[in-house]
Amino acid sequence: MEARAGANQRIARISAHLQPSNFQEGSDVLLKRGECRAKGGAPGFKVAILGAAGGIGQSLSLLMKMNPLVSVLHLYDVVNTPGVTADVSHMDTGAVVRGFLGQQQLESALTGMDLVIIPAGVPRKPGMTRDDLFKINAGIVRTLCEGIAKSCPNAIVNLISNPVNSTVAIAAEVFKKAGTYDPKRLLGVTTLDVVRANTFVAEILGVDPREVDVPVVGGHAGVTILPLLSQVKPPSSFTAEETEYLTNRIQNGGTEVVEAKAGAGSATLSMAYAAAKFAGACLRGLKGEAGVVECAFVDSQVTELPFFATKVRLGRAGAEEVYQLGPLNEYERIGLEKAKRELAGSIQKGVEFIRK
Ligand SMILES: NC(=O)C1=CN([C@@H]2O[C@H](COP(=O)(O)OP(=O)(O)OC[C@H]3O[C@@H](n4cnc5c(N)ncnc54)[C@H](O)[C@@H]3O)[C@@H](O)[C@H]2O)C=CC1
Ligand SMILES: O=C([O-])CC(=O)C(=O)O
Repeated sequence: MEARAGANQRIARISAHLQPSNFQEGSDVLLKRGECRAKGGAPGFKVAILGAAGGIGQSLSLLMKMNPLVSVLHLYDVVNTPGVTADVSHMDTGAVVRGFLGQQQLESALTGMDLVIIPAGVPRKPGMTRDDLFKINAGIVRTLCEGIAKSCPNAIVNLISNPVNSTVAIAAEVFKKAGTYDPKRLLGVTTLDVVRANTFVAEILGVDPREVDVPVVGGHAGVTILPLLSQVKPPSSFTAEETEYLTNRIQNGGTEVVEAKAGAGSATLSMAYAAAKFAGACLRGLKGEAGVVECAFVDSQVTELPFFATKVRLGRAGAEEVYQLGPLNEYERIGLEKAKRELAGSIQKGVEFIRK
C-alpha cells in the first residue's frame, strides 16, 4: 500500500515536470527532474549547447547525449527547446538533459558548465558569403559570450557560428572586457574542413577516410581554408591537377552544400558530426587523456595574426599547445599569403565590433 503511494507520488511529480507550460514559464521543470536522475548518474562533464534547436543544434544534441563523458547536457535556444529536450531526454544514455528557453534562462543554462558549444545564428543561402552573416550573428555571439563571462567564465568554448574568422575575435573581446579571457579556452571550430579534406583525399587515394589525416590551417572561409596536402598522413603525393582540385573542393565544401540545399540552409549533419568529434576531443583533453590533437582556430603566435587555425593539443586547460605549421611547399606558401590577407580583415572586423 505504502509502496504504491510512493510510486504514485513519483509519477505525479514527473508528469507535473513535463508540462510544457511549466517549462516555458522559466521554472526549469526538466532541471528538477534531471536532478532526481543525476543522483544515480555517471560522473562526467557538464555541456551546454546554445542554439540547440537549430539544424546543427538538434543533431549535435543527439550526438552529445550519446557521449559517455557527458553527465549533464543543457539545451538552450530562443525557440523550440521544450520539444527538442523532451525528445533527446528519452534516449537511454547516461547524460541528464535539461532544456532552457529564451534569454531569461541563459544564466541557468550556463551556470556550472565545463564546455559550451555555440551553433546559434543564421546560416547562408545561395549567393551569400559567410561574412554576409556578420550583421546578425555578431550580435548573437556577443550576447551569448557575455552570458558565458558571467555564468561560467572557466568553461571551454567551442564557437561554430559564422563567420568564425570574425566571431572568435568577437568572443575574445567580450571576454577581455569582462576580465575573463583565457586564450586556451576559446576555440573556433574548423573540424568540418578537416572532415571534408579527409573524405575528399581518401576518395582520390582510394582508401578509407578513417585512415587519412589532412591538416587544414588558416581560417574557416574560402581561401582562408588552407589544406596542407604535403603533410597528409599516410604520406601521399598528388599531381598539380589533383592538388588544385582538392584545394578548391575543400575550400568550397560549405558552398557545395549551400547550393545543393538550394535555400534550405547550410551543412548541418556533417557539421554536427564534426562538432561532436571536436567537443569529444575537448572532453578527452579535459579528462587528462594524453596526445589529443585537433585543428582549431585559436589565439596564436604561429603567424603575425592574432588568431589562426593549426593543430593544437587539447588538455585539462583547453588548447595547451599550439603547433607550428611545419614545412610548406611553394603552392601552400602562396596559399598562406592569400589566406593571411583575408583573415586579417575578418579578425579586425570582429575586434572593432566590440571596441567601437
Ligand atoms: N564552423 C563551421 O564549420 C560551421 C558553421 N556553421 C554556422 O552555424 C550556424 C548555425 O547553423 P544552422 O544550425 O544550420 O542554423 P539554424 O538556423 O538551423 O539554427 C540556428 C539556431 O540558432 C538559434 N538562435 C538564434 N539566435 C539565438 C540566440 N540569440 N541565442 C540562442 N540561439 C539562437 C535559432 O533559434 C536556431 O535554432 C550558422 O551561423 C552557420 O553558418 C554551419 C556549418 C559549419
Ligand atoms: O558554408 C557555410 O555557410 C557553412 C559552413 O561554414 C560550412 O559548411 O563549412
